[in-house]
Amino acid sequence: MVDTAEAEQLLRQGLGKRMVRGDGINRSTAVSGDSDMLSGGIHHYEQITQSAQSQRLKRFLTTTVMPVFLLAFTPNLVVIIWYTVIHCEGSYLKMLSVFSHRSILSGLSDMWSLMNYPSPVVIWTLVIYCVYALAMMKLLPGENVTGPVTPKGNVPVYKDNGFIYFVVTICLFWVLTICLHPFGISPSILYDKFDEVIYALNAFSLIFCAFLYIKGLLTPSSTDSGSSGNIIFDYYWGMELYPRVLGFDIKVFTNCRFGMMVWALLVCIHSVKSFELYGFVDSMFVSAFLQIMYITKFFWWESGYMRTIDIMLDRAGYYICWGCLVYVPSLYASVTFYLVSHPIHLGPVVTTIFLFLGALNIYINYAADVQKQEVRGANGNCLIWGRKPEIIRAKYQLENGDEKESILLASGWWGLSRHFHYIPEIMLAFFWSAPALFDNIMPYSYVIWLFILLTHRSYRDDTKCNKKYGLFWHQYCKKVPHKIVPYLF
Ligand SMILES: NC(=O)C1=CN([C@@H]2O[C@H](COP(=O)(O)OP(=O)(O)OC[C@H]3O[C@@H](n4cnc5c(N)ncnc54)[C@H](OP(=O)(O)O)[C@@H]3O)[C@@H](O)[C@H]2O)C=CC1
Ligand SMILES: CC(C)CCC[C@@H](C)[C@H]1CC[C@H]2C3=CC=C4C[C@@H](O)CC[C@]4(C)[C@H]3CC[C@]12C
Repeated sequence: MVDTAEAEQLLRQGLGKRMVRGDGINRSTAVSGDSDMLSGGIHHYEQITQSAQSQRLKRFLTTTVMPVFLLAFTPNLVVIIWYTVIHCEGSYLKMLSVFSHRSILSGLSDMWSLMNYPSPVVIWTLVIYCVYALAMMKLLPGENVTGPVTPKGNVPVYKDNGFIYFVVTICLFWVLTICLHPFGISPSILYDKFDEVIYALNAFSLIFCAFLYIKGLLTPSSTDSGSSGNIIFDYYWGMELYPRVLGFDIKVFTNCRFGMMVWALLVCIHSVKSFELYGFVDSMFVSAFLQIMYITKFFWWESGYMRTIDIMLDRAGYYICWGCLVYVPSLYASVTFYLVSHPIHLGPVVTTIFLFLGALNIYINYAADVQKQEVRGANGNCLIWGRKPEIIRAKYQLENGDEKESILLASGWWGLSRHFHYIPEIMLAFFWSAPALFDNIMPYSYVIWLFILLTHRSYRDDTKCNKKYGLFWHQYCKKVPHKIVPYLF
């Protein structure tokens, strides 16, 4: 076990106090600012004013400019993805030619004009799926599990029935597909009408996020809620951490039962479409198999997901809800969407290599997620890679002042770097995209997105843990100095 004496000594000296209270970065800037002022000097005063100004600017950028940009851009982004695959043979270069000699707005409006309004079959399919998913959340058996204590001291409770839901839904999908085949009914209609699906999901999600905003304002489900005072930011980021409507946990529905499950179903739908067009295609098989394996892993580990920053930190607003309802089905399933119109034959050797390397990376990513959970579950009394784990017993305070303790693992996967598991996460996505070979960048959109998201997330998580654990986090960072890539970053 890593000795915590150093951290406790610093805590006694008073240095740690502000860290544990959770305002490490801002407060320490202010404190050093105070002493600089005492030493006099207009120069220092100007520096402080400048720093306050730059803080205000940064705040304005992150709470207004960025949300406005994402709110305006991302609903178009999913249309761009669809348009590139369906109308530009999967080539971003061809797609970009739409914007030559005209404004961005008129280029985008051309793309939107090619989208059909949702037909009754698409609307009914989505409605029936949502009703089914909500009913299954209640009906399927599962133990009640608790999420982490929230900053306000609440302990959310979930019904852990994600895995059984996933298995039942996938089986139902294939049974229905086979049974309806003789009647000429195929789920591949949703591939043909994906423009309508995106349209419907975009429209529904934008209204749903407005509903969540009003609900958070008027009847929040718990004390973990509140307004930032900026309506744009509140809509984008959300008002509540754990909103519930009629007893349904909104984030479980949007992130898991919709986003992740619809991703899996779309991969199956793309496989059916590809089979209808060309029979068995090995590139589609590799990509679909690895994605389904990854999503199976996700549902197996769903209760662990309830302890990640999506759930602990991100409120239920546009970012998470629109993201899971629209962005995940559009971007995350985009590789198999692309492969439907690009049947590539890899041959048995490449197929085997991709399958093996993809599965290996899924395993490593899963092993790292589980390792952290196991050490905490066993209170440090377990073996990590055959040895006693190196742990830091990190104390932290809730907003109400209650003191808690948690374990930071500093060996095993978590001793290589602070987010080593992001490397296999990116690699596994690469191996399910690589079957599309290298003619176009489009099938690598998800890998590129993941690279950006996870790099940003490693900073976000560091900030979050620094605020939460203060010196204990510093101690961990000293022992494990790199964010993602050992010895490099
Ligand atoms: N495909 C995708 O779009 C994405 C996939 N992912 C995947 O989701 C999974 C979860 O990732 P993510 O949400 O980023 O969360 P992490 O698995 O990185 O967990 C972060 C949290 O774990 C705790 N923690 C951090 N370091 C340690 C440690 N050394 N020992 C014990 N606990 C620690 C902290 O929470 P606490 O407050 O509990 O201490 C921290 O906030 C990963 O497999 C990741 O690859 C993630 C993002 C996007
Ligand atoms: C507004 C948009 C541009 C951004 C939306 C982002 C979200 C859709 C995604 C942000 C984090 C993502 C996820 C985190 C962790 C996950 C666990 C992993 O095992 C499966 C995927 C996922 C649930 C993933 C899903 C999309 C995000 C919520």
